[in-house]
Amino acid sequence: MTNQNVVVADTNSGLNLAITVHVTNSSIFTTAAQKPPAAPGGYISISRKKLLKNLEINGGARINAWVDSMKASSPTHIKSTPSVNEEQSSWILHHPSALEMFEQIIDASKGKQIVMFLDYDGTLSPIVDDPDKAFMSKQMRATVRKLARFFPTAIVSGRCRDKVYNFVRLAELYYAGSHGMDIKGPAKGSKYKKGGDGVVFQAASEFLPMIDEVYEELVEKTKTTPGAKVENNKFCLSVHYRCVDEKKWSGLAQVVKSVLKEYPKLRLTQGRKVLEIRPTIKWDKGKALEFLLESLGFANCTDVFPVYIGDDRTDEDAFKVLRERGQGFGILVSKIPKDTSASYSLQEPTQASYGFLATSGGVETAALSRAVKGGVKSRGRIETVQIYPPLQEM
Ligand SMILES: O=P(O)(O)OC[C@H]1O[C@H](O[C@H]2O[C@H](CO)[C@@H](O)[C@H](O)[C@H]2O)[C@H](O)[C@@H](O)[C@@H]1O
Repeated sequence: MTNQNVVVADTNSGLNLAITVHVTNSSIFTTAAQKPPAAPGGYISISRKKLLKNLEINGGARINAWVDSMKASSPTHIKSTPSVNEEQSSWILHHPSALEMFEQIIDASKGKQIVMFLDYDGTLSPIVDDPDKAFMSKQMRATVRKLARFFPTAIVSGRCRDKVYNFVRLAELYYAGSHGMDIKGPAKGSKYKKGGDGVVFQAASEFLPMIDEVYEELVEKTKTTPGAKVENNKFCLSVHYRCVDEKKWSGLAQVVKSVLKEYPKLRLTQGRKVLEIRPTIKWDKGKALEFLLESLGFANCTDVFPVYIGDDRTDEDAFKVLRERGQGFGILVSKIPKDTSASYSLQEPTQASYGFLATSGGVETAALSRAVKGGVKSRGRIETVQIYPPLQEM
């Protein structure tokens, strides 16, 4: 197999699409990512004609690049072929299941303060068609509540903070909404709460009027695209195309692009069947993670062990920060191979729930054994580990 890297950059929108072209004797695959991939993953089989069309660097190809990038976030386009399966196995070797590696993970965190960072959509709740109905299960809420008893825990979401809070409804957590641009500490009931009213941080307040203006404009201009939905996430916007006929994706991308042309201070990123519009400021989920660690007093701490679980491209910024710090690790929730800086993987949100139970179960056992032995005082630092049996419903 030969590989060729091609980067299609859209300077107007800020969307950089790196395509790795993998040519085998029988087929061509491309890997689409926002930066050149470090490891194989996310293979999409496309026709030779279409591939060549995409590689033409002209105005038309820009929109094609957008649309292919939109398709890349859609698992329905992943074909199961022998080479794809081969790549999947290779990907799993690089990003083993967090459940299977549980003992090793717990070993690595021994004696360290675990801090949990959890993405919401696709991590705590399953992906559904209607973004307003992305409810988390009672069981998931119970496990997150339990987890937060042992570790400082933060929800880091692309959604508006109030909205994600209304889904999670746990006052003892930290919440970082709008991709980390809107952070608030626990309202009550957390021993990890810092200061009087807790931490409050908003990185992009001056963009509020602009975001509202663009929201109105996008709502108006996407009215003619059946299924399109614009969501106001306070400091950023989401244009959903999950329910839009694929033939209309290109038109929708054009509309978003034409609106954004007038707003050079806004940039476009992509999530799972969603175009996300946000300020060009250097702030993302990775920065939010660093900010929260600092707020919790772990800025220069060597015995902190942050764990970030997420499913989306925007979570990659946090995975990268963890890699750069050489602390803790990232877990990508995904059924398909994706380019990622996460160390481990989980297939779906229910597995994350099991992982949490196992983690807090391990700590609970440790706390109990310490109480019996009169050992170490601090909770949340794992000494002994007990893996809970798998949940019945899994
Ligand atoms: O950072 P996250 O918490 O993962 O938020 C990212 C986006 O999540 C939501 O959209 C996604 O979930 C929806 C409900 O399952 C689904 O319909 C949509 O296709 C997904 O992209 C949220 O609605 C967006 O505003 C967030 O940007």
